[in-house]
Amino acid sequence: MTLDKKALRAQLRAARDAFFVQSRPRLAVPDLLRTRLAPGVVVASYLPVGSEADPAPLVDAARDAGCVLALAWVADRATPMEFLRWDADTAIEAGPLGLRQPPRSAPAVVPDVILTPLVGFDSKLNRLGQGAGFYDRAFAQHGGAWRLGLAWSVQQVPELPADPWDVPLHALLTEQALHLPEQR
Ligand SMILES: Nc1nc2c(c(=O)[nH]1)N(C=O)[C@@H](CNc1ccc(C(=O)N[C@@H](CCC(=O)O)C(=O)O)cc1)CN2
Ligand SMILES: Nc1ncnc2c1ncn2[C@@H]1O[C@H](COP(=O)(O)OP(=O)(O)OP(=O)(O)O)[C@@H](O)[C@H]1O
Repeated sequence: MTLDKKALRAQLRAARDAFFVQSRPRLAVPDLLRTRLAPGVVVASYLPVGSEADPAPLVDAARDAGCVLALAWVADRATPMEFLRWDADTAIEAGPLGLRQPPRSAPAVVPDVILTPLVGFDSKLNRLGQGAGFYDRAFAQHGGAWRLGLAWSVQQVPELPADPWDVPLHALLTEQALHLPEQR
């Protein structure tokens, strides 16, 4: 199972890199997200690394709607991730694992919407992440949040091996479509 996931990650990262370089894809803001954006709604995002889907258009829409913005913040592999407030004057710094994040002093917030990075997804909106379990744990902690995955279309696979702790996404956005979970 672990080996399967590891090999799949390598394959999907390579496909994502190639697609990103060739196509320069971009996400558009879906109506289903727009209906959730309102003053005071807390939208948690991430700063993309390499060829990851860039949430910037969605973040801009959230800011324009008066939402409170937050960014994922990681101390190390063992410590649960937090979402820290991200204002116009928040100085972004280099963090562990090649991440860019707010300073630790930024206040922690409880997200209403979690814009979620990922390595792979399937039609049931199971998600394959980077393997550290940060988002799985955050989803368990913030069960009330709306989980929107962001990816490029080449990151879709027929079926992901689901572990007991995996929490599926509510919706997934690519440069092509907004996916909702397929019933079964
Ligand atoms: N942009 C972004 N931010 C994010 C995530 C993400 O997937 N993307 N995360 C999602 O969970 C959390 C960070 N999780 C991570 C988990 C593992 C590794 C990791 O294993 N990195 C490799 C090095 C990768 C490289 O150099 O390109 C390593 O340390 O071996 C990185 C981030 C929070 N912030
Ligand atoms: N709710 C949870 N509480 C504690 N540990 C968890 C929880 N969910 C997942 N984990 C741990 O996280 C580890 C990584 O899980 P997995 O390989 O599914 O990560 P991932 O979804 O690919 O990564 P990420 O969420 O960081 O992007 C597992 O060893 C698992 O035990």
